[in-house]
Amino acid sequence: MLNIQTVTKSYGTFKALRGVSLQAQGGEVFGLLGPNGAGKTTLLRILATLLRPDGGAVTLAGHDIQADPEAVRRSVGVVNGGMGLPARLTGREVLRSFAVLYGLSRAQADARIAELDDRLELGRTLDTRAGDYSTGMKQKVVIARAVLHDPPVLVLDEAASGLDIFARRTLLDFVQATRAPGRLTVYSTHVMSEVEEVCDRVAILHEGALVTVGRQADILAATGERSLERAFFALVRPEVSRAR
Ligand SMILES: Nc1ncnc2c1ncn2[C@@H]1O[C@H](COP(=O)(O)OP(=O)(O)OP(=O)(O)O)[C@@H](O)[C@H]1O
Repeated sequence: MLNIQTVTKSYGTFKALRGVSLQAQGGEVFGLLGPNGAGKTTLLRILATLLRPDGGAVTLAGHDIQADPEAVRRSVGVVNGGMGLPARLTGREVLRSFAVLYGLSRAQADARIAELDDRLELGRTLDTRAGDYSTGMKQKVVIARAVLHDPPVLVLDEAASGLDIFARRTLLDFVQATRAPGRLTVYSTHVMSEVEEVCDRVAILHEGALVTVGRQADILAATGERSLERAFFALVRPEVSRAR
């Protein structure tokens, strides 16, 4: 479903990605974990065709990001921190206008909006103007907009940041419920507890390179640690970890 091969990316002389390779399958919630500046957003922007890699190759849902970026865009929904909503439109209006872009009829759009209302508890968000939204309301509509066309791959980049416990719970439950054969969610964050809760396999990225990738239980067993946070330190700073 997602195949990333030795991807490199530099900003000027700074190497943000130093040859990252990983694979993720349908049916998985795949965690991308790393501290600020690890290169997570850079990697996600590359696989969503928002940024070109300097080297390497990526296929998503069977499509090559360089050869067929349009097909990749149809196959992926992206949620990141920087996505705004038009302040004057209600959530329903935002979703209906995006449905037109995705080629859905009004009936199809309204059926899909009703389904997402149920799954994301959009409630009064649908008929409130985006300018009056709380952070949680905004994020729910942004997520609904990202999955409106029912893409097989969903990319969430720090999607829970700024959310209160209720909105975060809705998001994590949505991610859990979205797990299905033929569907992949890539969940990127620096918050280890979110990954521990929702992800099957995890890749840990540090300074542009992959430190490890595997099932959480296997990473804990290999490092002899009891949490991903401790495993992370054991992997990237073994001398600090041993001293604790
Ligand atoms: N357009 C850019 N120009 C120069 N440097 C950049 C640019 N975008 C990102 N970087 C640098 O590349 C590195 C990786 O950034 P990236 O945003 O991919 O990391 P991240 O793991 O997503 O971290 P965060 O959680 O802070 O967003 C950082 O050191 C960042 O400063």
